[in-house]
Amino acid sequence: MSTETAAPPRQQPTDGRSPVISVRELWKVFGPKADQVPRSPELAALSRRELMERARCTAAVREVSFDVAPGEVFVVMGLSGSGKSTLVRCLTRLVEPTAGEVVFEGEDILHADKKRLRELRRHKFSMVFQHFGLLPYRRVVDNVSYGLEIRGTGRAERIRRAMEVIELVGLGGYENSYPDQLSGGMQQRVGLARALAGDPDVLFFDEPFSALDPLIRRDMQNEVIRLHHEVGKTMVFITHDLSEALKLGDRILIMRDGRMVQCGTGDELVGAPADDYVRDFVRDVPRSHVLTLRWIMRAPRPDDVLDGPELGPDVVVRDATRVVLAAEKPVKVVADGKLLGIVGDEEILAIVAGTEPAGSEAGA
Ligand SMILES: Nc1ncnc2c1ncn2[C@@H]1O[C@H](COP(=O)(O)OP(=O)(O)OP(=O)(O)O)[C@@H](O)[C@H]1O
Repeated sequence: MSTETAAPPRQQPTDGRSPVISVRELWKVFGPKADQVPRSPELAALSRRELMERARCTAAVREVSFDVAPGEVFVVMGLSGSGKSTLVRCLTRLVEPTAGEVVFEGEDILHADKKRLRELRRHKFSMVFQHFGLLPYRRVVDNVSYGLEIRGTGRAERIRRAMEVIELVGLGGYENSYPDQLSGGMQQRVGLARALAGDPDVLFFDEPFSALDPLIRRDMQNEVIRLHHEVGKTMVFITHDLSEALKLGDRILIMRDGRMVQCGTGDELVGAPADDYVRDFVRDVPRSHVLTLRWIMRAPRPDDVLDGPELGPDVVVRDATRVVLAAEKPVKVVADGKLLGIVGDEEILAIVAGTEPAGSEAGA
């Protein structure tokens, strides 16, 4: 089976639950004739350069639609200038969208008035930025409790809550330090604690770890994964780093020139890239680390012996390798008691050794 053919259907990301954020045909155009662009099929069809020449406008976000499921880590990825920050800022109206719809927990937030927006930003959303934005003359505990102070939470309660999240992000003992006494990674932990303190429904991360050196960056990525397991918050995470996106994201939206090129799980992007742009992005990803058995299984042949070990379709190839190679018989890929396909040494080795059939990507 070619690994670039569609894998068997899986459940929808929202799984029947209402999305936390629902975005429909969202546009953000900068420039004097911004409003006209989404309404005019002619202007809307122009390339970035033509649009600048003809209308002095930049369409930073063009007709983007997606849903974010409760508890999902949703990553927005793309090269510099592709529109990631603008898109994510539109979700909280830090940037005012030009056209389209943003529904947050069932509420159309593009029609929210200033008071309601303030409430949403104080109680429902939190942001973590690349430059931590800490207040230099406040101790860690006062930085972390700042949002609660703005909300009017009493001192004793906000200190209690701040101490709780300071412990949660591993900064216990540093509550009385000032930001400049901490390393970059620790300052970003303060940023994380501050974002968590108000118990928001959604955390937005705008390239939070780009300024950190690689080892600290890896620690912080693991920290986000750990926190996500512990607190289960919905997270929207911007990055231009594919390995970060694959590590953190339940789903990844890839942007190019303001448009959504593809939105899917890591294995969908690697197994079935929508176009050459995505294919280029994922070219160097070790496929055995990302693809799951559903991508490499084949239909049983009449001569296959079907009493080998069983594995689920979402087991990553790398994790299945030992079992498949050690088994005398093909491994059955089974979900809900149903045989979906089988995987033998041949399928595993094709991915691990990079000798997949023509039409698939270069191997791991
Ligand atoms: N306030 C603004 N006025 C005019 N153009 C803007 C404005 N903000 C962003 N743009 C343009 O919109 C496009 C998308 O920018 P955006 O910052 O959203 O991209 P990005 O993918 O987040 O890039 P980066 O990774 O470099 O931050 C760019 O061409 C940018 O120049």
